[in-house]
Amino acid sequence: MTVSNAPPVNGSDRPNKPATRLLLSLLRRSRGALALALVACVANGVSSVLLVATLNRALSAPAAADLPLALRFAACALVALIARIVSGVLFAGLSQDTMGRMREHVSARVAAAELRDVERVGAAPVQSILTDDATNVSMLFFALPNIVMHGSIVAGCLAYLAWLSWPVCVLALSAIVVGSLGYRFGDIRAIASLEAAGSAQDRLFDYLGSLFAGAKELKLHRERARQFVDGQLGAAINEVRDHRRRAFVAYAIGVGWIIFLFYVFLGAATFLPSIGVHADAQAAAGYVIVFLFMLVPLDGLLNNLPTVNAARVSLERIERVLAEFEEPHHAAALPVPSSGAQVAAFDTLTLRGITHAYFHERDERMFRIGPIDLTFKPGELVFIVGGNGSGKTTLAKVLTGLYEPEGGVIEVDGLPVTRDTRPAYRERFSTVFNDFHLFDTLLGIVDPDDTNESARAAADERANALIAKLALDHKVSVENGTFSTRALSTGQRKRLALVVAYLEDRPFYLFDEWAADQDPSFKAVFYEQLLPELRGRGKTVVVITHDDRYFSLADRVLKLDNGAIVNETRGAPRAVAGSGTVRVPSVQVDVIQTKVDAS
Ligand SMILES: Nc1ncnc2c1ncn2[C@@H]1O[C@H](COP(=O)(O)OP(=O)(O)OP(=O)(O)O)[C@@H](O)[C@H]1O
Repeated sequence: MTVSNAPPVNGSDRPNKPATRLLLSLLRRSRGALALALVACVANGVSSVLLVATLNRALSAPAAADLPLALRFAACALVALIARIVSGVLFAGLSQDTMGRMREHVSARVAAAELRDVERVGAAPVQSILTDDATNVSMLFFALPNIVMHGSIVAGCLAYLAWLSWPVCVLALSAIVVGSLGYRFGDIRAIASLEAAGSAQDRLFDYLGSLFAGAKELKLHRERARQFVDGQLGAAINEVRDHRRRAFVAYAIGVGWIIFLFYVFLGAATFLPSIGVHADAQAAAGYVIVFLFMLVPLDGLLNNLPTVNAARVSLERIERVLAEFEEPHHAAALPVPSSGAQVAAFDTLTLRGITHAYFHERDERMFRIGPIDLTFKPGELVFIVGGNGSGKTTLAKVLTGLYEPEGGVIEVDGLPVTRDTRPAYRERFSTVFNDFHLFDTLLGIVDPDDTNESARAAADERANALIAKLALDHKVSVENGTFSTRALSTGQRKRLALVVAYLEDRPFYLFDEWAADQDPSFKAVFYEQLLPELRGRGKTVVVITHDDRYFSLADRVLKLDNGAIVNETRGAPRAVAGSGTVRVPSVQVDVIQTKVDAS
């Protein structure tokens, strides 16, 4: 995360800890199941203690080992079995619910976030929390039954011990308290290591992304591949491994320390004259059995605490990543228009004194566009031209409402676009950006859940007609709103993106270097047929382009240099049947230095 294009969000504007609130609300909603699962855990613990007490009674007084005692033993075993299954099933459900809800929440938050936050944070930390951290939090529900169950067995054993001999119980408690202090020391180190592992994991996900995105570059250069796999990626893998190992070593030492103290206690109980076997051999044998029985649940209890701590660390990481995304404005929660709903047209769309800046942290430089003043009308074709890095795409993102302008205002028919109205404002645009994404289905145009067969068939028909028009029908078709394939060339996929934009049928079209990947003949179709056709349908069409041989077709050509409009060329009026006059460029535009880095 080296660049940012917005001031940090004021933390006080954000509600506290959304992931923790989500977890708590999930727990509240499932409180019946949770209570039952906890009761089942305690029942399991209690029945296990009764089991050992019954055994103890039967072994210490063989004469009393009659049928009632055997029945009691069988009943305890049955209760323990049922309780264990019930708690296991309920906690498994809660765990998977938590993971699913956590993932839904994070995904929804990212989908609703401002584009600038999405670009700034990047995919790696989000992928990391969606996978590893969400799993860690859900593991809480596997640890919880073990902790409650083993905890209740330990507590039951201590109570039984107290009943047998309270000095022995005090001794056992002292061992636990002293042991816990040592354990806590290791726990603090372990938590620090788990946090460090989390940060290292973000880097790991980043490199894992490069493993796929850079597959060609790695294949073509073995030394680069070696340095990447053994160096950067390998180092990130090792870093995560080392931090995790350190955490688990700290826990292993902590558990070992407590168990060791219990052996000390066992030695004391056995050999100290005042409380040990010398005092009362039969009683001592009783609490030695209880103690030995307690060791396994105590071990189980301690071994599950790291899972709780890992869940806590992960929950905090989820909170931190979520906090990077500004809380969606309440307007984002308004109902979205249904598939195919008509979007409000406009008469004038005006940018007044618009500015926007990126801050590059690494070299403390700013890139600014603006102040920009522009007006767009329906039925006009505007080209935006300029060298690489001159700010064309940034202007397009501000114009389409993807970036909130830092200065100035956008007005639609004289009404300013505000934070509340920006989501609706964005719905006026159909775009194909240079780094467009093509979904495999016609989302937003055909609802995959819509059962209306005829509406779906009509949408398929329209899509297939457009695909034929763009000369792609030998390669791809649409059935049930789904493309038959996306394994196409970049230029072909851009044509499919154009099909999607056509189907959206919105008042404002924006194409960012769409024609750059098209062959010369299709370039001509795009500039000479498709664009005039859109304009003829009353659409406002803005095209970012380097194709200077087609500049003469635009009504206006705006030249951008270093974030500012340095030249605007207007066309001369020309007659168009039935629609008054439009302009034909009459002035020779500047010679555009295409593909020259202006930054
Ligand atoms: N997401 C971003 N974060 C920070 N800075 C950015 C970001 N995107 C672009 N920039 C900066 O803004 C400047 C303008 O970029 P922009 O993509 O708007 O240029 P462009 O005119 O569309 O270039 P090209 O013709 O190469 O597509 C660049 O020089 C770059 O330094």
